Amino acid sequence: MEESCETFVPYTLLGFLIRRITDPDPFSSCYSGDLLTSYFLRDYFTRGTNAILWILFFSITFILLSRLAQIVRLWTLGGRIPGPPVWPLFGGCATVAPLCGSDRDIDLTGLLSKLHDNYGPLVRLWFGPSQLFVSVKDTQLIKEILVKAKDKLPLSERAYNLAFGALNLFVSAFNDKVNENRESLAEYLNNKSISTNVIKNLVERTNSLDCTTFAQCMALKAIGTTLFGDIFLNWKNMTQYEELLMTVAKDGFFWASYVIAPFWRRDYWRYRSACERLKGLTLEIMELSERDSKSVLKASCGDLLGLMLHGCVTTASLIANILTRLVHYPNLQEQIYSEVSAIHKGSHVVSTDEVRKMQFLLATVLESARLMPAGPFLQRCSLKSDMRLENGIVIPAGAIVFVPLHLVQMNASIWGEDFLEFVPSRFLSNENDLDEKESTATKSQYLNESFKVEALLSFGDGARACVGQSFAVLSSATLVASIVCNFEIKLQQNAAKDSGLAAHDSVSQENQSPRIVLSKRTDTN
Ligand code: HEM
Repeated sequence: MEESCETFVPYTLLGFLIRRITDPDPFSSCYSGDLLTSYFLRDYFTRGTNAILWILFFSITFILLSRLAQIVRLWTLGGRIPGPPVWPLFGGCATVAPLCGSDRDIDLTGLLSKLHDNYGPLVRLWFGPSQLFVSVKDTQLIKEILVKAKDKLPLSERAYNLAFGALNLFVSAFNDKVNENRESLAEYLNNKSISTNVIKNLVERTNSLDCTTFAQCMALKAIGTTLFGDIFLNWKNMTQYEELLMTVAKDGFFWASYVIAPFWRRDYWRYRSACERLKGLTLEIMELSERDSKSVLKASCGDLLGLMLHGCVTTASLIANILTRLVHYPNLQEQIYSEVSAIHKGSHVVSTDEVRKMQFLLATVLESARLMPAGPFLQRCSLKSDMRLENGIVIPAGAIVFVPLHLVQMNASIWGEDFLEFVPSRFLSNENDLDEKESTATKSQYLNESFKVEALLSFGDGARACVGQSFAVLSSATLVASIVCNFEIKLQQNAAKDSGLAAHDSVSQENQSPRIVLSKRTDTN
């Protein structure tokens, strides 16, 4: 029987080569040498392409099926968490708001408040087929979740990475290395107090200032000297550094929210160039500080930048908030002044050790943090494993847990009917019920070294709680004590009139950044 010409075409490249070597022209009846080569190559190419396409087909099908399985699992487990009857595909605030009797433009905190009223302390909300949000309002549940959920939203890590490169802090997935870095930073910060040079620098000021800008400048100097040493205060590039840091703080999350970097946008490149200049300046100050002092934090440029950014933004917001209260409530300012003058004697510079004894001042700082947290939510997730809660509810891996701070920190059942008012003494409230000995014990329980108060979550809690909490509270209190000790903080003459605010309009007043005047006290020692 005659063999078909096609059977002469070897099946693999190896077969082809072997045949060409052993028998240069075995099928001359069918093909000339060149035709055979081209036929073989075409055939080889077709088979190769088919094989690759099959592999791709199976891989993509496998990926899609496992993603689908994950989504179905998320829907099934998520569906068991109490929440509005909305299909995951059609989730989002706009769909859910009308179900709660609210308008579509309600903000997220307002919507969550309605949802918690309707569905209890743990509520789920779909923001897309694979985006499950779980909001928690009950303090016991929050505590349990913040201990169990050790990962953070990948977007925060992306924002830090885009701006500063790889970091060991603020990363999304929690691991031993992150824990180690947190512990060494905590140890460093616990042995640090705000530099007296920052305070000396401060008491030389007397001009009229915008409260937010002033607070930002103080926070920058406080954190800068803590991380880089006192050389930071005389650094010629400090102002430029501050401007760049604030640009990155303002725009970082926006640019990180793009899945593909928007390289076609000019303002994106402007942002990247600001990040590069900021990194360059950080390397410069790291070098200067290493030459100047041995006791600076040993960390990567990215980690130092991350700490500067987070520390400055949050501490500035806390200080601005306290100053705004003091300027609007002269009685509060006088009360703090009395406490400061009773404990502090001598120079213009109040020390951190003295501040530790100023219970009312520390309570004022905590009360400010309660009413105006630096951000509206705490966010956590468990990236790999489900979280099984003690009440039997399972929060599936990948779901994002939100703690709406306004709802917890302004909750009448926790803080009392005056929860909206600024009452620092609520942190010292047990004092009157107890005898002298117990009173001291209770005070130290409330205002202990780490300033931990159960339902005060402005600094987070659990495995990823703020490492700088004690440092931030003590530094802010020391700065405020030094200002109050040396100056009377007043609203600039025309500022109240210009803003058109009534004296009792406390909510609007507190949301404004007033222009303040520091007028030197005549009765200071
Ligand atoms: C008023 C000032 C501050 C506020 C309100 C604040 C608040 C927070 C919050 C809410 C978190 C997340 C906690 C959580 O998810 O449970 C956090 C994390 C963190 N904070 Fe602060 N913070 C402040 C100042 C500082 C300072 C001064 C430093 C250090 C210089 C610092 C270092 C950190 C670090 C390293 C983390 C990340 C921990 C991690 O991801 O594992 N913070 N902070």
